[in-house]
Amino acid sequence: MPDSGPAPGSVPAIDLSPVLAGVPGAAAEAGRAIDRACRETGFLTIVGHGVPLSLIQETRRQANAFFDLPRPEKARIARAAPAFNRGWGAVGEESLAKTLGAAAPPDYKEYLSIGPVDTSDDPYFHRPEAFPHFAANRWPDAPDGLRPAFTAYFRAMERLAADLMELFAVALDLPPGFFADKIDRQCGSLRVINYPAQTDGPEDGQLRAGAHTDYGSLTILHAEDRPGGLQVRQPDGGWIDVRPTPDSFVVNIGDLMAMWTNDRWVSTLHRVGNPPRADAAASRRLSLVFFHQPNYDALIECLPSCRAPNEPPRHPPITSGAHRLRKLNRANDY
Ligand SMILES: O=C(O)CCC(=O)C(=O)O
Ligand SMILES: [Fe+2]
Repeated sequence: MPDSGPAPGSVPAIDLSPVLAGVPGAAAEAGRAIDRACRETGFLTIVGHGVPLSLIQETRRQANAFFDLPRPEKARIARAAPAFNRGWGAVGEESLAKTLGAAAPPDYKEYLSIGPVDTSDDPYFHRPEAFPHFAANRWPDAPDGLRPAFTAYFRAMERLAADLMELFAVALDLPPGFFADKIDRQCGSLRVINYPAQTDGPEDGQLRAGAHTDYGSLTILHAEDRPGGLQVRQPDGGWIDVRPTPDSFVVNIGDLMAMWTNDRWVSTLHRVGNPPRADAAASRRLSLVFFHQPNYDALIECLPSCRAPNEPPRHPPITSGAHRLRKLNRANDY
């Protein structure tokens, strides 16, 4: 685990293996590194996270096989309504830049989204406020192996996110387990995104994904190092390229974590740029993006350890579910 800060313009890497192995002092050290990264850019990469590479590879293989299907096959599980974040979304349906009020053409990407895989008959998952956070998943008929792979990957992400939230509690001087009852019915989603090769050039101003911040508590991304990749905004206004390795995840915090910490931590703008024209034909890129979202009824209000006694909170309290609906609706233009 690096002790010094990241080089300017880079994203720090944190090895979680000593924490997961219970090495004394490892959680405190990781907490310090996380606090530093979250104050500076809100982005870090993690290795030693305990998610088997074979599960990641299988999930990616199944996803690629789905996106290779003819369009009418994919359209059988098309997303039913804009804010209904389940199923397939075609290229050109969503504009992430609009979540921040920017006028922008739609993103050059297609995706398949699922939500929680372990719901039950408990009324919590079925009452009106639960919608669309616990809307039923829409699974494709093919490929056969997609559902088991996505289900296992979703569970692995929920576990890893809970480990990270526990480290967030350490980083923020909160009691152990502080976040546990706020995320025990987390309603995040797994969005698997295919950025097709850009054989037809993008429109003016069109990106693979427009500049945006993420909505929830944290995002865990397994990306590919391809032309036209993830870029993170720097305080000086420039953009740095994040070059992921196959064994690492990129982790970034979303708006709710910034609001919860009274802006001690930053939810930073990022985007997915277009490949250079010369590389466009071979630039297909697949991302597995897990958006962790606290329980829909968790109230996000300034954490006690993030505010001096007389300092007013900078954000009015809001539930996790209400904040997310607002962002989803903007991304889809209503
Ligand atoms: O594909 C990526 O690298 C990032 C995608 C992203 O930021 C998002 O979908 O929120
Ligand atoms: Fe994002």
